[in-house]
Amino acid sequence: MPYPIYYYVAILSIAALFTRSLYVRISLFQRKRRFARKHGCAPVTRVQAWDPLLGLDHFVRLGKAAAQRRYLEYWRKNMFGRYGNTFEINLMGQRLLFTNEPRNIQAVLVTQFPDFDIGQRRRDNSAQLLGVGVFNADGPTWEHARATLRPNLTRAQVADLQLFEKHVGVWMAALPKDGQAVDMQEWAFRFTLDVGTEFLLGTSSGVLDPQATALGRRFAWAFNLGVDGVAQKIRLGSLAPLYYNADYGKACKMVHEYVDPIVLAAIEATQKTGSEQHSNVGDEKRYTFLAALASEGISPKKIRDHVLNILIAARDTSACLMSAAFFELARQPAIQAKLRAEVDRQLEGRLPRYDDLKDMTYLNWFIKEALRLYPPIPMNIRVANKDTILPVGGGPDGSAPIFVPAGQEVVYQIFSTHRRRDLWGEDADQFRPERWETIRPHFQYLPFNGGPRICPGQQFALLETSFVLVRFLQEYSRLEAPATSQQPWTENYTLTCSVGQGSWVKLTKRGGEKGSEVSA
Ligand code: HEM
Repeated sequence: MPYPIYYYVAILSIAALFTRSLYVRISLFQRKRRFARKHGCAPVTRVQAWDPLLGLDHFVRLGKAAAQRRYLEYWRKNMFGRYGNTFEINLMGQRLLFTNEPRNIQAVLVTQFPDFDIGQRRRDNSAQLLGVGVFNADGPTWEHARATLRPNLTRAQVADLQLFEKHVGVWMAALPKDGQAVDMQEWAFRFTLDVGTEFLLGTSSGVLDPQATALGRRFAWAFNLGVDGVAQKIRLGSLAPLYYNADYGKACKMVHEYVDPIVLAAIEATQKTGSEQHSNVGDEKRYTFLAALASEGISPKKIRDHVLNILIAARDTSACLMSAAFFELARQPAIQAKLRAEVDRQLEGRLPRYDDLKDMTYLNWFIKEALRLYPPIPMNIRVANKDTILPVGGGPDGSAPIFVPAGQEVVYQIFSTHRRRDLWGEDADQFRPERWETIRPHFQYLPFNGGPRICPGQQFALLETSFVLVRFLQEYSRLEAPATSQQPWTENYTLTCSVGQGSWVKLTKRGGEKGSEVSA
């Protein structure tokens, strides 16, 4: 033998390993093909690129659209408009399945819920800020977190209108008195942080107040930066290690340092007073989420994770809805007049109660319409945890089922579902609350998601936004968009989507004077 024996053994072993790996791959491929055939699947449209390896051309065009604050519009018009309602695209080497098809979204969220996960992309890229909780976990961990939170978001807890009134008062009092236009979006973000922290922690960050403490301001800065970092890392996906912001780690730490002492104090207070779901807010005893968790014997770290997982889900989304509502309110005097008339008729000058807010039909249509055209979470992603199918999107006319292999990421984009003419009519792009008089949409309207992971804060968000709008309509006779900010809507899309140019509004106090003194 010209070579030593171990040489032949090594060659044979490598050949055996290679053959085995090839065999496994071929059988897997055949098994997947049989599965797809059994379910009548047909191929989905694949978006072509001049760079088939990374799809760089699409990545660059999307980057340009994002820089012009037209990312969502680009997907809607240039991608869904061109390639149909379901297609596959390669973005920087990541093969993503995009859909805006209600039947597919229903399958992902409801009928085939067990086949899909939130996945590693969200979990890993948010863990530094949020730990593990309802927003980023899957499987039993998610089920447990959701079960823990369920009793704490019931009507009794969310209908605390006094909490909203207290912060609306601070908001109005803090607005400039000289009649200059203000960006209500920026104020809405402060408002929802103050309300969110008070609801969850029993202590408000207090950033609506111009005299906010340095601690409150630092927390707001750190939380905003943390959320932005999470959003960017999630969007980068497998390229997330490339994300760099020198302040990100510091911001996460600051958020924890703000929440931890409050959590520890709540646990201590609970140990002293026994099982107590309320804490002192000013002179009153009021339900707080934190006190409720502390009374359940959960560890401080887990409580912090629960609180932050809810705060991230609750705060920006609600602010986005409010800012979209103010954006439209200020540009649509006729709609504003109708709303004000309804508010005055229903309340005759008194503060709104829970039932009033539920009973105001036009207000409810208005909010639904804002959520349709400007959904705070305009697109979302799930990962198949096993080989599965989606009901439509395959074949030349897109009507056949499609095969979704395990590990496939499915991006569902409700922004474009909510604006599809075939689903909403020729005026789908128009803001028209009256359309809600007759329509009862199903899976073509999903601002709060659907299925087992439906937003548990929906009632809270609707009440909070209704309350804010009613109070501003009561206190101000006119909300108008200044002439300098009449350009069409653009987006500010991070984890959530707000108004790109801000919601600039000139407020006229009832009684004629400009500015914003709150009446007693
Ligand atoms: C207009 C305001 C809001 C909108 C549009 C909204 C929308 C959504 C959507 C679309 C999801 C699903 C996310 C996903 O599965 O990937 C979600 C989840 C969630 N939302 Fe909301 N939300 C809003 C306000 C709130 C509020 C005020 C709270 C709490 C008080 C809240 C708590 C949550 C939680 C805890 C989850 C995670 C649920 C789970 O995965 O089981 N949300 N929300």
